[in-house]
Amino acid sequence: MASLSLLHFTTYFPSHTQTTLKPPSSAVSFTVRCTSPTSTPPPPQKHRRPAEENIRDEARRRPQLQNLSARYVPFNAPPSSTESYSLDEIVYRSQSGGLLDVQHDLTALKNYDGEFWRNLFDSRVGKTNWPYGSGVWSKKEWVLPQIDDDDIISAFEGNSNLFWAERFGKQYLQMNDLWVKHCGITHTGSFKDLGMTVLVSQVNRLRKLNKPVIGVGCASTGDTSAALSAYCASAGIPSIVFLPADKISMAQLVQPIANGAFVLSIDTDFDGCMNLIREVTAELPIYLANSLNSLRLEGQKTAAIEILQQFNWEVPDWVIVPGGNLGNIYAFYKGFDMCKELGLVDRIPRLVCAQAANANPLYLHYKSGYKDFQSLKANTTFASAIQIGDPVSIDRAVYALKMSNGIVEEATEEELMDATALADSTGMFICPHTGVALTALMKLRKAGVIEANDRTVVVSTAHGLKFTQSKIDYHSKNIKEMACRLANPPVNVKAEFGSVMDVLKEYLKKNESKC
Ligand SMILES: Cc1ncc(COP(=O)(O)O)c(C=O)c1O
Ligand SMILES: N[C@@H](CCOP(=O)(O)O)C(=O)O
Repeated sequence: MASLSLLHFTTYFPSHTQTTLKPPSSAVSFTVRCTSPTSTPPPPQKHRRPAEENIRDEARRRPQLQNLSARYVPFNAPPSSTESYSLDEIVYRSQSGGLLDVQHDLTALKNYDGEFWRNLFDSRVGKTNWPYGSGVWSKKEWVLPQIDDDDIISAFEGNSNLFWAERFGKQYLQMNDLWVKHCGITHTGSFKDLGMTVLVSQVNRLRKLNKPVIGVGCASTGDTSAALSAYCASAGIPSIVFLPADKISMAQLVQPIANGAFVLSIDTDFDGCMNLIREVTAELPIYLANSLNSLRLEGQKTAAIEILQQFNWEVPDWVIVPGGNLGNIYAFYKGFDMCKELGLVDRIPRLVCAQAANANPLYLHYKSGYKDFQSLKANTTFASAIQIGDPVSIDRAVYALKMSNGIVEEATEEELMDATALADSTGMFICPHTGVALTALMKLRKAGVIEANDRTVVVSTAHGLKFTQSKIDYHSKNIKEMACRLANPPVNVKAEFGSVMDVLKEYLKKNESKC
């Protein structure tokens, strides 16, 4: 059983915080020095790191929790299965061709109780300590416990805003406790950063171990490729991205180009690109960065832990996640489930996966009672990042939904664009995928499944600025067979006082009647 010393802990907690921790049952309990809000402020800290050191050097001197480990196992394997792989092996599939999962040594993690983990994670938020300034690596012991801090490639991703959607909730849904987890307000503008920091860090380690990894590759609808190319560029590792030609936004396309990736624009859809990258990574020393690789989900699951943390470890009733390749819905489940298993919370929220009706294989599968999954050819959707007909993580998604008493909903093009415009009109600036999730919320609210007082979190997966063309099309009423009923086009007016006054008076009169 791991033991902890006071010396060990003062390195984790700044001297001005007060936390009584309950360490492993065999260890002696202790109190870390602290200051209550009413006492005199602490003297300024005098032990700044030496000028010649940087935050990585500083981290090298910091002791770590010992004896924690993780490995790959077949996903949802029976307890009798003995198949497992070191995370230092290059393996994406189990012997039977199924998915893998990263399994943590829960017995070792359980040497520390829920209060210990809550306090440890809380103590790291909002600081610049390497690597804990990252929302992902502040949970390092639950992500990649064995990686050297020195091998980590991080942009201090995560710690994203959990936004109280006050006006949207009250005005349109009669809800008081509606929240939007803005995972897109991050380094490359989508939640993919959370997984990519983990994957690229592990690749960095593999290369130091002389494993045959010359580059890292992915198929992408635009966000995975943006994250991959940025983290690889930061590490000095070549990245290769397969993009479906003319199916991603300009903002997304320019990201890997600017970050120096080798960009292949391929005349197929995402599913076609995914098949190609799988074949290529089986032949060449290119490491696969899509979420088929379960390493990614270890980073993505930290968004779930972060939500609990932001609610002071109170569990929301519902979490709604837009789904495409379906890794993220499982990542959320896994994060919540680990928190329950390790005693940080006593239950998990119900999960909702939201799909575009034009790319809805999971929705159809759910409606069929999860009988015989059928992949399909995804149609064009404004939610272009989830235009996926053959999701690699279908088994993970079904598992997550079954274990969380979950629901699948869908949104038509008009519904998702209207929901996006409605949210934007309340001060947000969301991507169309978040519009899909909001549509699911609106439908479930209308059906009385989600109730007025339910604490509900909608996961916003990308920054709205990546999808401005769809907003321009909508607000210029430039979409075939769509009423664009919330369009708010600019008014062209002559550069003269009288004309400006005329349009303003008309505008104010209209708004007066709304007051
Ligand atoms: C913006 C955005 N939202 C949602 C998703 C769906 O996530 P997942 O593929 O993990 O289901 C993706 C990628 O697929 C995405 O890029
Ligand atoms: N939306 C994704 C699609 C690929 O998903 P992944 O999580 O398997 O990498 C993208 O942005 O490429």
